[in-house]
Amino acid sequence: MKYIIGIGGMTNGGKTTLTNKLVNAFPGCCVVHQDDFFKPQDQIPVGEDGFKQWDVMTSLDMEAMVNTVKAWLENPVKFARSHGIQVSPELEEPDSEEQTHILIVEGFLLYNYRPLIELFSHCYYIVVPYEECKRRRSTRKYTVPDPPGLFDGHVWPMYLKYRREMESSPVEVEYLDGLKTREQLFNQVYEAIRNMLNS
Ligand SMILES: Nc1ncnc2c1ncn2[C@@H]1O[C@H](COP(=O)(O)OP(=O)(O)O)[C@@H](O)[C@H]1O
Ligand SMILES: NC(=O)c1ccc[n+]([C@@H]2O[C@H](COP(=O)(O)O)[C@@H](O)[C@H]2O)c1
Repeated sequence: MKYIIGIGGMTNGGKTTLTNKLVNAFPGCCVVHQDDFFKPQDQIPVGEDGFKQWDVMTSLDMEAMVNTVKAWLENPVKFARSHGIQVSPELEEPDSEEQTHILIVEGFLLYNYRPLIELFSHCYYIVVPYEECKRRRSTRKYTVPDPPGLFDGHVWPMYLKYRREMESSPVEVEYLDGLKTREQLFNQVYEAIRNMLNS
């Protein structure tokens, strides 16, 4: 069986932190980070809000991202090997179709792109309150540093827009409280995935 778990949610909710812990906990588990699919800076236009539009769907090459997820679905063992992930001998067996394979897909805009949504076995969405999100974001170093005012002028309004859009679509997400400790979040999701694998 193949399982694709989405770890979505707002910027600085703790997606990458949780994802790294989960990847370490499930041997052979693969990961796709949405951040790897940002288009080059010169292809990101400036919007009416006066900021480069990093937080909109078109800033990402979603087609390439979906193709990467489909490459994993096609052959998880080959995908793992080509990404330097150690594969246990049982997973290499010719009948590895009967084995359990897990892919974690992590990112801030996972649930607004239909071709990706339909691939998920389970969708998580981490949230923290505005003040905490802004505080964490202010200490974060991105490859392109945030210009002054970006959070309130672009990041937060786009977060609200896409969250509303997601909530009025048929996608079913399970919310995670990003104010919980790293360990609490890990334990909660780890146990839930274990239960899913055993059901
Ligand atoms: N559960 C948590 N409690 C407090 N701080 C956290 C927690 N998870 C992550 N962080 C911190 O918040 C910041 C953003 O975390 P990160 O995992 O990179 O978020 P995201 O991938 O959602 O943008 C980092 O400084 C990280 O150490
Ligand atoms: N990785 C990059 O190239 C890049 C560039 C500019 C902004 N960002 C920011 O990354 C954020 C999404 O990533 P996180 O969910 O990890 O915070 C977006 O809010 C976006 O503003 C990323």
